[in-house]
Amino acid sequence: MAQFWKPGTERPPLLDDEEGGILLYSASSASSGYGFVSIEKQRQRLPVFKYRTSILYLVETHATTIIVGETGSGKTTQIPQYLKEAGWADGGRVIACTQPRRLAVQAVASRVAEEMGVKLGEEVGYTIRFEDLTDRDLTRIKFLTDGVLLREMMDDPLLTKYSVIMVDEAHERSISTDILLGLLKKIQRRRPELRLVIASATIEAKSMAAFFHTSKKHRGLEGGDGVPKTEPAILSVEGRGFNVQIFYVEEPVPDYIQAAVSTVMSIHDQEPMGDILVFLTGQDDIEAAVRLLTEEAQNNGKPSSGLVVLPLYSGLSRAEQDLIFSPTPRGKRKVVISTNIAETSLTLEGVVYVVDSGFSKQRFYNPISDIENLVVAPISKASARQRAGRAGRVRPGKCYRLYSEEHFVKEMSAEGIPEIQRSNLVSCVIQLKALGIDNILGFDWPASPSPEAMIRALEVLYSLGVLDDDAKLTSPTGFQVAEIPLDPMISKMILASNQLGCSEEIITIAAILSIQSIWFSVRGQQKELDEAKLRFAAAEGDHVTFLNVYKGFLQSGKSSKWCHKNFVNYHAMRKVIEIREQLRRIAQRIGIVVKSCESDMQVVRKAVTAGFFANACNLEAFSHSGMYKTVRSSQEVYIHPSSVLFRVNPKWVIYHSLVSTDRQYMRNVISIDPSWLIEAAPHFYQHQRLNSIPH
Ligand SMILES: Nc1ncnc2c1ncn2[C@@H]1O[C@H](COP(=O)(O)OP(=O)(O)OP(=O)(O)O)[C@@H](O)[C@H]1O
Repeated sequence: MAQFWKPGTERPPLLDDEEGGILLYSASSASSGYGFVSIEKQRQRLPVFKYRTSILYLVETHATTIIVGETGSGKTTQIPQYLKEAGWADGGRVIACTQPRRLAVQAVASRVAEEMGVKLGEEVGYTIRFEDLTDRDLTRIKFLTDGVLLREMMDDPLLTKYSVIMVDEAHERSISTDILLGLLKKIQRRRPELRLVIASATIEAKSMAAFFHTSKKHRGLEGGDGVPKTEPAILSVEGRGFNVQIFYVEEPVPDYIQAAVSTVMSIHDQEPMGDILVFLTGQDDIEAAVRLLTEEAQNNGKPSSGLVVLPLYSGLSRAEQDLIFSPTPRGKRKVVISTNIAETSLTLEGVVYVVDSGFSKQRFYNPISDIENLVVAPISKASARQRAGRAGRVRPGKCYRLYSEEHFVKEMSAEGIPEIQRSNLVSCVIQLKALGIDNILGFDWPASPSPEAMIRALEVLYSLGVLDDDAKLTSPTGFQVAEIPLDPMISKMILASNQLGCSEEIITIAAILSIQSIWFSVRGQQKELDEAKLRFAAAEGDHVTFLNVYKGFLQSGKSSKWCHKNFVNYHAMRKVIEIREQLRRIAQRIGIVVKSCESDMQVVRKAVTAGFFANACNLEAFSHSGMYKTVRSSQEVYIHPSSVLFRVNPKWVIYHSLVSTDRQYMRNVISIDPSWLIEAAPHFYQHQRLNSIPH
């Protein structure tokens, strides 16, 4: 029977395993303790080491090997090395290992390079979007995001340089992982010598095996003369890293940010040294927790200098993200407050304690209303285990779950819904088209997306001028849009800015739109933030306001003081500069002349319309509540209070995204002239409430 713990009130008692039994120590870890041991010894102690021979045998004899192993068992760091040691990278061949997240790619690659005693970027390298640290001649093990491997297929459809492709963290079921699995299955038919390793913490191995089990008509000379068996092999790696004790709250917590903060404080107060990793949902939560934590530490009379608090979310610049890997100063305790980007594959050496809010931001798309929302939703059991697994990687750890055990057992789903079944598929469809997959509806998916979502995506791409009447990529627009690794609507906006002479401005806007927010919102200081925004506010809307902020930031000499004074998030602005530079390089590569329109904001608004016309909304006549209807599907939407157009309510607007709370709110809104809609997308608007759009 589990015991319970209430965060922030009492010292948590020791607990049994989350499923009722005592947690397993791996055979090696239980006996070893965690003093200094050589890297070679550490490698041999990992649970996966006992399976080295079996893994190599299965990979040799089967086209596909599915490896299921608990978090921390050594799948990611060890299997590519075993394959290399067994000769799979001889003769110029390369072993690939994909990850869903960029941060994990870099971290794992540098760990493997360290274990092999080689320089990162030579024998072991990595590639993520906008960054390639590999050597064409030297790299034998390459870590990369699944999205990057998909892009590589555009140049080399059969991925001929790879001998083995390991798809890691397959249980996450990201869109790119699912597309990749579908395409790899196709490639295997043409390249029987290619080996796939699918690694996962919790995958339903049988359904994955069924997916890869090629039907008889496609089978070759199985098993004979070096031809691998087409039936996938499944191997279960028993054992995990070190013991992680799990604690649950007694009662549901009313405010998970506050609860996370008090839990951190009681760990700091009562537990031995060791870093803390906290999982919250997004930039706002995280920044709020960082602030509260600093305040709490001071209120309690404990110097906040005892804690080194670091935020971690995708909107931070590389340099800021990298801080989480820096060693904790002597006598201090590091607290990393993160989104789920730290959930898989990462090893933060000092982390002993994990605090799990039980929530993450997830995308949900409704193909009927054609609305995609990013909502805070409960995580799955699989995610909860991954989060707990971030403790106990180099020594025993503890995980504090800010939800009850009953919630974990009864309410949380075993696995999340695959991303492909809850996302807008515009980017996915364009990728498949660029790879020459014409029959998108007939594509062999590990989990099928809804036909409605597919059809919606085809419609949008057609109206963007990316697909022609035969649903093939248009030339040059379709090919250019496919070349830019961004949402096709943003890519189209960038292409349009070239013709309109405002690419300098649009690239800045695209960079800002790709991060969550450039504002620094402080609980209880909304009024001050609103006043600060007014200093930059543009009558045209948020996009033009962003340009004003960016200009101000540059004029200040990129000063953090300036940001502080103006409630602008300094971290976010540094990230904007970084993304902007990458976009500028891509734009130039595809022949865009980077040029400024100076103060002509009409062309900027036209370029936004060229990409986002499908998000046009019309203010309901006589609406005093500021209600808009989307032109596409007559959905009721409102301008978000964070927009500079809140309460201004221009007649026609375009939004960048929707958030759903009590209502559907439009975030990042710009006013437009409706005649631009017909100019930008005549096909799209031909049948849509044409009468309401003045010509
Ligand atoms: N940077 C690092 N520093 C110290 N130890 C590390 C590092 N990276 C990995 N390890 C050790 O190797 C172990 C296995 O890590 P690996 O990423 O290979 O596991 P995994 O089975 O792929 O788990 P997950 O799916 O959680 O990533 C870790 O638990 C840790 O003990």
